[in-house]
Amino acid sequence: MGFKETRTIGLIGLGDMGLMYGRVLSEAGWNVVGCDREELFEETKHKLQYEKFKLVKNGFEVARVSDYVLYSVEAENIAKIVRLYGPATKVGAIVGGQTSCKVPEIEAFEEFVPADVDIISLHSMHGPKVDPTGQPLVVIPHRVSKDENKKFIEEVVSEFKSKVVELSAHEHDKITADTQAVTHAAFLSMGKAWGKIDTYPWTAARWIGGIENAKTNIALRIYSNKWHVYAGLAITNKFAHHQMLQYSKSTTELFTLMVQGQKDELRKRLMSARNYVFKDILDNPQHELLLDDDLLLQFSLANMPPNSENSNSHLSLLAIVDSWFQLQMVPYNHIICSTPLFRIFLGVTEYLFIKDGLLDAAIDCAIDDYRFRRDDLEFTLATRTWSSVVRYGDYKLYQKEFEETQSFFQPKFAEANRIGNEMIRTILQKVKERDTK
Ligand SMILES: NC(=O)C1=CN([C@@H]2O[C@H](COP(=O)(O)OP(=O)(O)OC[C@H]3O[C@@H](n4cnc5c(N)ncnc54)[C@H](OP(=O)(O)O)[C@@H]3O)[C@@H](O)[C@H]2O)C=CC1
Ligand SMILES: O=C(O)C(=O)Cc1ccc(O)cc1
Repeated sequence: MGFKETRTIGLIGLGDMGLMYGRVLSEAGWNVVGCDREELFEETKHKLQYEKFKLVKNGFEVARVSDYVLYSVEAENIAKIVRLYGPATKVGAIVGGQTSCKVPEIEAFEEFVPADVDIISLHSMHGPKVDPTGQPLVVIPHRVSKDENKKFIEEVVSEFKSKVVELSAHEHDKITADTQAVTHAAFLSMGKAWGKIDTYPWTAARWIGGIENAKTNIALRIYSNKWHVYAGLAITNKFAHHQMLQYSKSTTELFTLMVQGQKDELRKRLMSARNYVFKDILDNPQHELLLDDDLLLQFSLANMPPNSENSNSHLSLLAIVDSWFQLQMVPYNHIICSTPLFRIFLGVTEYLFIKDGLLDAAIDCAIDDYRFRRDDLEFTLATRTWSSVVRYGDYKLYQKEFEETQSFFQPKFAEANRIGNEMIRTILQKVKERDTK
């Protein structure tokens, strides 16, 4: 008999990700048990009554019977929860986590789980509503005493049809700081800036256009989610602090050049960044751009037509390329371990920096068009806010800042998510077609 017939998978935490795992694995025929918070047992039982996996009261009951225990809980609480249930892990079993930052998660396992238990962590690089097929799924085989244990997890993971990437916890955290954390910082800052100027971007003519749609849809997607996912991912990842600080620094320095009217200096700085980050594309004129304005134009929340004359300083996109340059990081090297949001962010940025005339139009706009000054000022302040909150590790302040902006956008989430999902589906399909060419 194989692993499927003889082994049990245990899930601690049945929120968005735990539930997605529970569904996929139980549908595939695995024996799955899971729990959420014990105090909410009756409520959870009612909510999950039609699921194929077995619900038990708490992590002790999961740990006692499971051959692989996967913790899908808030990153902030991982150590506390592993400390509670970890010692109950079955002799010779395997533990892993789904939190977005791996060094602290692995440290918790090393500290609180018995030495006869192996540690193999996972990270699906996408949200719970994205089809896992073809998306990166990171496997971290940190402590493996038997080959058989690794084979068991490989079989479990194969059910998601994702692209498996094996990394160490350290490599994972470095890459996700470079990709996810800074991507979130950019969109969180856009949303905060729009909230502060009290304007929904799709109601103002200056923000109507394809690139603007991508910015708006992704920012709203992030704000419609749970704050703790973004807080945990950035605060627990020490590399992310540095990245977010650089993003804020780049934003501030570029904005300063804009308000001081130093066009030549601004252009020189951006061209150096462009030549470094997009070197391979610039050397290969055949390169097919992932995104273009026409594709993105269809995903609009606005009721008004786009204005072909429209430009924007695109400070958020200029600053990301400047950050990559300052940190000497080539984002394409991280594609193997990237999320859909990062790839879209990179696609939009690539479009702005490579498509003829667009970067120059953004620079002209940054220097001469005062309509964006207030937006850009608020954006600069917002990047500073997020980088400080993350650096000082203040979860409460993170939550307050996040929820303030979240409530501003609340009335638009249903529609924005519908359009955002469609946009992401279309773009992912396009990527698949390009990759199979
Ligand atoms: N959402 C996403 O897009 C992704 C998230 N992740 C990571 O996965 C992890 C889970 O995220 P997600 O599922 O979105 O978050 P959720 O908040 O939806 O799920 C976490 C669940 O764990 C429960 N929980 C908390 N304490 C315990 C406990 N002691 N015993 C059992 N259950 C407990 C929570 O209950 P309560 O709400 O009452 O606290 C909640 O239901 C996070 O670390 C996140 O960073 C990884 C990839 C993608
Ligand atoms: O794609 C993104 O960046 C998301 O926002 C979804 C997400 C959130 C947390 C993760 O650990 C992985 C994916």
